[in-house]
Amino acid sequence: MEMTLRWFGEDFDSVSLKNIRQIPGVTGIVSTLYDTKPGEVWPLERIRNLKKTIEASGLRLAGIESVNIHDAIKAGLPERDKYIENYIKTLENLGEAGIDMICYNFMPVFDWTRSDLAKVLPDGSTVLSYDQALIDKINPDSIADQMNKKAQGFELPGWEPERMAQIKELFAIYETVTEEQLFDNLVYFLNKIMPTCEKYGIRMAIHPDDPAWPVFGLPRIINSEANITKLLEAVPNPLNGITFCTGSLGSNPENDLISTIYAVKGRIHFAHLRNIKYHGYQKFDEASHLSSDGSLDMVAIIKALRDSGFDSIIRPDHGRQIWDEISMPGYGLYDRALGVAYMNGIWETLEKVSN
Ligand SMILES: O=C(O)[C@@H](O)[C@@H](O)[C@H](O)[C@H](O)CO
Ligand SMILES: [Fe+2]
Repeated sequence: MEMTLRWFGEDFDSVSLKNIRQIPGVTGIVSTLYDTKPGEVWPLERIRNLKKTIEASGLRLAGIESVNIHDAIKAGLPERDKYIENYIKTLENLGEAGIDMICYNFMPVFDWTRSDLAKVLPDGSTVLSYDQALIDKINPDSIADQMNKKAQGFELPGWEPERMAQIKELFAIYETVTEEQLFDNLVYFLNKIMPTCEKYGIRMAIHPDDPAWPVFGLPRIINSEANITKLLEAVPNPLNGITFCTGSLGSNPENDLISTIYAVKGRIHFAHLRNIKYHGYQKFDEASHLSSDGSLDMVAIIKALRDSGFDSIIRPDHGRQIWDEISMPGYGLYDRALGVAYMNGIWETLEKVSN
């Protein structure tokens, strides 16, 4: 297991690599070229520079989160082959730079969605939260504005303003796309990129839909154990794997996280661990990582990962905002560092008691 932290790059993140290096047990960074747009080819030189910057701080670039997928690929538009070609070029450049794990998602239009980016808890900390009843009141055209307004001046991952400016057009291209077609488009994409992944040993780790149900009527396909195993079987190459995100998959209490860990054994290339607290149907807050603060049993989850032979990259997922820190919502230093310490403690304990 390698403990990592997500970092958005010097120009975008409030947290420094120096600070990250001081968290006990963190050796890796998952990062991205944050200013690239879906569909663009990532220049090799820029990837190498990112790697150099991270290595200069004594950490390693353990993987990329995310190389985002152009909507033409997701919607299966005629121009998708051009964008798949570009994606392959990016993979080649990442492979040349020695990167072997890539997180991505296949959610139409929106990446993760929340109804509140700073819900105040009784202890004064703030968390990201989701309430379907509130989302239902929002016009999809204005959700991006609302999210970005509450982002404390940071650009939110997956909510690029330029892309969101075209929200109506984006919705229009998915009007006729069914879940079956979206799934076929994903399989088509994966089959095209697998030879390049083979060449460089790149593990693709699809991130579950967040939340794990359709939002604004858009199709969603990576939201349950059945759908995830269906994908892994459709493209059986072991390099086709998943990001096991407890907060996303676990947003639906019907998803049995422990069962899924065993069902996809060997195919979890990246783990996002965070706790969430259910407040009712399709309503939850992101809690601190501690089991007793939320609804998920973090010890059971980490034990299942260990027992099923998981040996890849972990990161704490979104944290609360505490101690007056100003950061991109969910991505402050303090609460994620607490999450790391807690998860490392669980991992060490499991290791020692099992010997
Ligand atoms: O972990 C999450 O829920 C988010 O941070 C996503 O933005 C995630 O990084 C992407 O969906 C992965 O492509
Ligand atoms: Fe995640």
